[in-house]
Amino acid sequence: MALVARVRALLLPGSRLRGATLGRAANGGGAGARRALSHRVLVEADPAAGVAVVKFRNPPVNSLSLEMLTELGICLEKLENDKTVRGIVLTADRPGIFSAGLDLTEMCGRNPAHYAEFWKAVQELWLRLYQSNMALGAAINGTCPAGGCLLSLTCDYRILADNPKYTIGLNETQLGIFAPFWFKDTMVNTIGHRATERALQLGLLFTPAEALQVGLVDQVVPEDQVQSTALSVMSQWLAIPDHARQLTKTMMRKATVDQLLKHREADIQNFVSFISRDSIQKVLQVYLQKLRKKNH
Ligand SMILES: CCCCCCCC/C=C\C/C=C/C(=O)SCCNC(=O)CCNC(=O)[C@H](O)C(C)(C)COP(=O)(O)OP(=O)(O)OC[C@H]1O[C@@H](n2cnc3c(N)ncnc32)[C@H](O)[C@@H]1OP(=O)(O)O
Repeated sequence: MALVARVRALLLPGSRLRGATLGRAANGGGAGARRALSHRVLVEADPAAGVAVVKFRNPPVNSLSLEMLTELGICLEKLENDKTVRGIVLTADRPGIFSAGLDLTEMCGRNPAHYAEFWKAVQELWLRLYQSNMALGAAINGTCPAGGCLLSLTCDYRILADNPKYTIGLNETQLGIFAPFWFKDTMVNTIGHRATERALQLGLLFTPAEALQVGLVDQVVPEDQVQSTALSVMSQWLAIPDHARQLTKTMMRKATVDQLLKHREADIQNFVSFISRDSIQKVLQVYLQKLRKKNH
């Protein structure tokens, strides 16, 4: 069975976001708040506020593995079909690491069919998030490199915790790879062409103060206020009539989305042939070994 079908089958019986399987939130939720779990994603929905908080819990670093991408996609699909939810806040279940980005083990030592399946899942999650009709906020409560940064850039606004360890950026070139065109476009749409060119070529990871200055995040707040600020900003976005906000969002993002839709298959093939190169495999293996050595 394909991975998406397997995860769907796993999630459907026990983790519906509506109905009896959702209990009241243990804490922090308003009256009627509901909680749903999948393996790697926790959803806390507050129907009265029209908001769901989607929490990543894929230890140790919330990397975007194929399973994580798939579960997150399915959770988002369910929320999009839930009429009580108009806005979603993305955050990490435990502070420290928002997401370490794409899971490097999915891009190392595998076969071309696996690389293609993985990249398709990355594309699908980006398309789902970037075109979402929901208002999306990122409550960035941890470090946020590469694919983690991309996730946050798909949102309508970003709130970052004021901790100098929590850097954010598309640092791919530092690994010896590079951000594909639609990562680049997503960043250009947020901080502009020149700032993106500098950030991407140098593979910059911005501190909170730098990220705020360049416009990569909208607000930097004390660590214990990240989620509450994201929720309070969400209420501003939800004060706008949905149809007007959604039409505007579509208008702003359509050209970028269309570029990927038009070149989707070629983008997969390009990724597979790039990542399969011996030289790139070597570079990724060295990077992974360096990360692992730290701990042994
Ligand atoms: C023609 C062209 C076509 C297109 C071509 C496109 C090519 C480009 C393709 C893809 C773009 C890539 C996007 C990405 O997202 S790549 C990932 C980038 N991420 C990073 O650089 C972050 C790496 N991680 C870290 O810096 C740190 O782990 C940390 C700061 C996030 C957390 O630090 P710490 O708490 O100290 O944890 P550890 O470093 O000790 O890590 C724990 C454990 O986790 C493993 N790990 C970390 N990050 C990843 C990861 N991204 N994927 C997989 N595994 C990861 C790490 O190795 C440790 O493992 P252990 O020792 O075995 O426990």
